[in-house]
Amino acid sequence: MTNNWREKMKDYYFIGAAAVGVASALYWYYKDDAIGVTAKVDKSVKRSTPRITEELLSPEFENATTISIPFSEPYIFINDPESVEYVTSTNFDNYVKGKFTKSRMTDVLGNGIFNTDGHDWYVQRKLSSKVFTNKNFKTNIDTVFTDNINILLKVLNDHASEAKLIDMHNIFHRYFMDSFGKIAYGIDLQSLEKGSAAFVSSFDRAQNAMADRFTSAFWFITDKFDFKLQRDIKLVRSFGHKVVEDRKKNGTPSNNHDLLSLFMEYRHDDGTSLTNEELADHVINFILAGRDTTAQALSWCLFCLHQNPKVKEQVFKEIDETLGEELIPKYEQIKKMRYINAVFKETLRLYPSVPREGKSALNDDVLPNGTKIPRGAIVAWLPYAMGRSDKIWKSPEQFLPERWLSGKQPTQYEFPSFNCGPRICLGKSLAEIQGVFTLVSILCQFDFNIENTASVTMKQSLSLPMKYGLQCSITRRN
Ligand code: HEM
Repeated sequence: MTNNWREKMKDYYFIGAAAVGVASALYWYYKDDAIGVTAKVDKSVKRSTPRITEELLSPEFENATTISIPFSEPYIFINDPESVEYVTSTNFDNYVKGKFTKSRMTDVLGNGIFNTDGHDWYVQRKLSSKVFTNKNFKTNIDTVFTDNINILLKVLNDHASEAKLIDMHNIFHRYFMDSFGKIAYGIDLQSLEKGSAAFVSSFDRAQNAMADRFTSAFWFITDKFDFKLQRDIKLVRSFGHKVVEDRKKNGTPSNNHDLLSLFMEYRHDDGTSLTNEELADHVINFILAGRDTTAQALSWCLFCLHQNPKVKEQVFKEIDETLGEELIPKYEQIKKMRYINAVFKETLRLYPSVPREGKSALNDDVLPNGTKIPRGAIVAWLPYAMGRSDKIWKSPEQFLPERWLSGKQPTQYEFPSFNCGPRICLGKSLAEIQGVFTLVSILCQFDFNIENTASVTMKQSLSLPMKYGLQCSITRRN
C-alpha cells in the first residue's frame, strides 16, 4: 500500500515537472511578444508581432485585422465607425464583457459596473445614473469642486514661489482622487495635502497588472506567484471594505445622495440588500472610473497646450474675457467657454483616456462590412487609432479645437473616446464640467512650461497614463 502510494507520487511529480517544463518553454518562446501575436488576415501590420503601445495604437492598424493569441480567443479589430456602431449599439446583446474580461479583472473589481453584463450591469447603471444629474453637478461645483480647487491652487502657488519643477500628472491624480472620494462616498482622503495613501500605489499596480493580463498568455500563472501583486490586491479590496464599514458605523449624513448611499438603499427583488463585498466592488469600480480618466485627460491637455502656443493664447483670452476679476468659474461660465470645452474634446481625440476597447462575441455574427465574427472572438476597437485616422478627421495630426466649434460634428461612433451605445460613459458630463472647471481655474492664475517634452510618453495600462509624469515649471500670470 505504502509502496503503491509512493509510486503514484512519483508519477505526479513527473507530470508536474513536465507541465512546468512545457509552460517555461512556451513562456520563453513568446516572452518578447506583447501578446504573442501572429498577424493572420492583416494587410497593414508591418511585423508579425506588433507591440500594443506602438503598432496597435497606430492609425495604420486598420479594419478587420485579426491577431491570434496563444491559449486565448482571437482578436478582430474593427476601427471603422460603422462596425463600432454595430457592435456597441445595433447588436449590443451579442457583444459582452464576458468571461474574457471578467477572468482578468474579478480579483480586483469584483462584480462592479466595469466587469458585469446583463441584469447585474443594468441595475448598477440605472442606480448610478441617479447621481450623475445636472442638478448634482451644479451643487458639486459650488461645494466639493470649489473646496478642492482652493487646495490645488495653494499647492501650485507654493510651487510657483519655490521655482521647483512639479509633476502635474501626479498632482492631477491626487486632486481627482480627493474630489471623487467626496462626490461618490463622502470621504475626505486629503491626498493633495498629505500625499497619496498606500492604497493608491497598490491600486495603480493592480490596475497595471489587469492591463498586462490582456496581453500576456500566462498571466494566470505568473500573477498567482507575484506575491507583491497579491498584497496590492488585498489592500485595494480592504480599502473598499473600510469605506463601506465606516459608512455603516457612522451612518449616512442627512440629505446625502452620493453613490454609496444609493447602493446601500438598494434592495434586490427578494428584499435583501447588497453585501459588504458587493458595496466594496462599487467603491473600487468608481475610483477606476472617476480618477485616472479625467486626471490623464488634463495632463495631456496641458501637454497639447504647451505644444500649441497659439491655442494656449486663445485659452488665456477666453478665460480673461469670461472671468474678469473672478478667479474661480461658476457653472454657467464653464458652459459659456466654448473654446476651452473644444480644447478638452480635441485632447481626448488625440489622447483618449481609454485607448482600447473590446467585447466578446456571444454568437457567430457578420458585421455590416462583411467581416465574419466567430463565437468567442474579441472584437476590439481603438479610440486612439480612430482619433488619428484621416478617414474620419481632416488633418488629424493637427491640434485644432476649431473643428469642434462649427461644421458637421462627429457621431459618438466616429469619436468613441467616451465609449458609445447603451454603455456610453456615465460620467461624461461630469468629466467635461470638472475637467474644464479645473483647467480654467488653474490657467486663470498660472502658466505651465514643460521642461523636457521628449520625456512625455504614454505607458501601457487600461487607461492612458504618462510613463514619466509631466514635469512642469509654474509661473504666476499677472
Ligand atoms: C475624461 C474623462 C473620461 C473618459 C474619457 C471616460 C471614458 C469612458 C469609457 C471609454 C468607458 C467605457 C469603458 C468600458 O468599456 O468598460 C467609460 C465607462 C464608464 N465611465 Fe467614464 N470616462 C471618463 C470619466 C468618467 C468619470 C469622471 C466617471 C464618474 C464616475 C465615469 C464613469 C464611468 C462609468 C460608470 C462607466 C461604465 C459605464 C457602463 O459600463 O455602463 N467616467 N468611460
